[in-house]
Amino acid sequence: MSKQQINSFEIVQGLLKDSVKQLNLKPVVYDMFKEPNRVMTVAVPVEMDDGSVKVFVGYRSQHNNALGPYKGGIRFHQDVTLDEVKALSTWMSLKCAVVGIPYGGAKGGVIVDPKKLSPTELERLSRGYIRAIAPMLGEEMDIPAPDVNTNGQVMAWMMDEFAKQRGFNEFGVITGKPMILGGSAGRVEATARGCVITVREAAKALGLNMNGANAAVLGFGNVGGIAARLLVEQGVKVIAVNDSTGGAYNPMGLDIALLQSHKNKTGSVKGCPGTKEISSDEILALKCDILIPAALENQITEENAGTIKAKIVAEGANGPTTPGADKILFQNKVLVVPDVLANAGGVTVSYFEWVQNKAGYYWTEEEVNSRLECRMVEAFNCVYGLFKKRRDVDMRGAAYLLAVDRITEGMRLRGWLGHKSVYESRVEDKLA
Ligand SMILES: NC(=O)C1=CN([C@@H]2O[C@H](COP(=O)(O)OP(=O)(O)OC[C@H]3O[C@@H](n4cnc5c(N)ncnc54)[C@H](OP(=O)(O)O)[C@@H]3O)[C@@H](O)[C@H]2O)C=CC1
Ligand SMILES: O=C(O)CCC(=O)C(=O)O
Repeated sequence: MSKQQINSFEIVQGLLKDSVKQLNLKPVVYDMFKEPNRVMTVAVPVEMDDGSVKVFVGYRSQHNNALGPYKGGIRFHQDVTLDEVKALSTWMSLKCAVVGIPYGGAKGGVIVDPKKLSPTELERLSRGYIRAIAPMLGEEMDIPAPDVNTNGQVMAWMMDEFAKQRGFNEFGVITGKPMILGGSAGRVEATARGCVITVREAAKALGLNMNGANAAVLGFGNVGGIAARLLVEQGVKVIAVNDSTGGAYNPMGLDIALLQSHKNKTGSVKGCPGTKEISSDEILALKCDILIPAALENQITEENAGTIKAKIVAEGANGPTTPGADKILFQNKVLVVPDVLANAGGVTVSYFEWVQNKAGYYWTEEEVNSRLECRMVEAFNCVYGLFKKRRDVDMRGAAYLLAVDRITEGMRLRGWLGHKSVYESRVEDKLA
């Protein structure tokens, strides 16, 4: 099956079905999880610089809000589909529950290759999309943030457009903003920082010394590029990275600052001085201790999982591993830190940003990072503890059990699941 044919939404539905069964929950619980609560499709007309008008299709999927307002990023990419956005919103519900922050899950996406837009066209698209989905948004309703190909500048335009609609500033409606507009210290690095914290905890659990370990990273954007830098700061030798145009390899260790400046200049990590070209499949098969997939979905499949030699795979990306690949990695004793845990640092600091916006009081970067550290370590220990305790699930299965258990308890207490009991006992009670 080609990567394009793999349907991430069907994958997450299958995993949820398994979790509901393993928890002995009534089928109505799966019925609540399997489809998002609400999905909006929008057509966004954008005047291009040459005076023509192009209509872009976008989505916002709100999966579940039992535990708090919907929360999740906005992706601009040519391969966005409705099912992809629905899957990403489902993962957001699970992720927020795994790290114990009071949010539900949402995600947005627009079918566009933003590299083909001028800055003014990108601004008009960002504003048009947010106007189109504005009825769904609000700091107590649904709070977007950055994802693939969106950043602080895009969030600033969106926040401004929303303020124009409402007639006043509502900074907490969007996170990942530039700091001068109510953004949080540490948000830009947060996803990568959280991911590297989980790598460090996983290494501790396996008795692997980070200092001197080798790593490879797929994707060199917000998550991958910063994760590579933070790994090096921990004494890890990053030997290979790639982006959508190709890869760069140096068995002696890459100079991440040089790679970043080469990418800023040329748009690619490929061809950076002191590196050899390498394909994505070759990176996966490298002899290394740590692998961080930090690009798009379905990078690790049944076809290539068997070639992976890393001891730890920490999913910076959402949905990089298919269920077939998961089985192979489990058999080969690779410790997979699943996306809903490994990349939860981003939404965690988004939550801190929202809290700071509501309080109108801003924390230092040290405060943000130390709170992030606590949350990530606690969540890792919780998932790893459950994984070790139960013998029937891998780390992803353990994270899903924990998240499904927490969201189900929220839905039950709110009365969404009726008055009959939906379960025998809670996972969390058994963990205590
Ligand atoms: N930003 C965040 O806070 C969070 C992001 N994530 C997830 O992390 C992943 C990466 O997001 P983020 O870093 O923000 O996005 P960015 O847009 O900043 O970076 C994405 C990177 O992936 C690269 N890429 C795209 N396609 C491929 C490919 N086929 N092979 C190799 N590399 C590829 C891009 O290449 P190029 O540079 O050439 O375009 C880019 O370097 C996504 O799965 C996202 O959902 C998860 C949690 C939070
Ligand atoms: O920061 C956020 O609110 C969400 C980030 C995101 O989209 C994700 O975690 O996948």
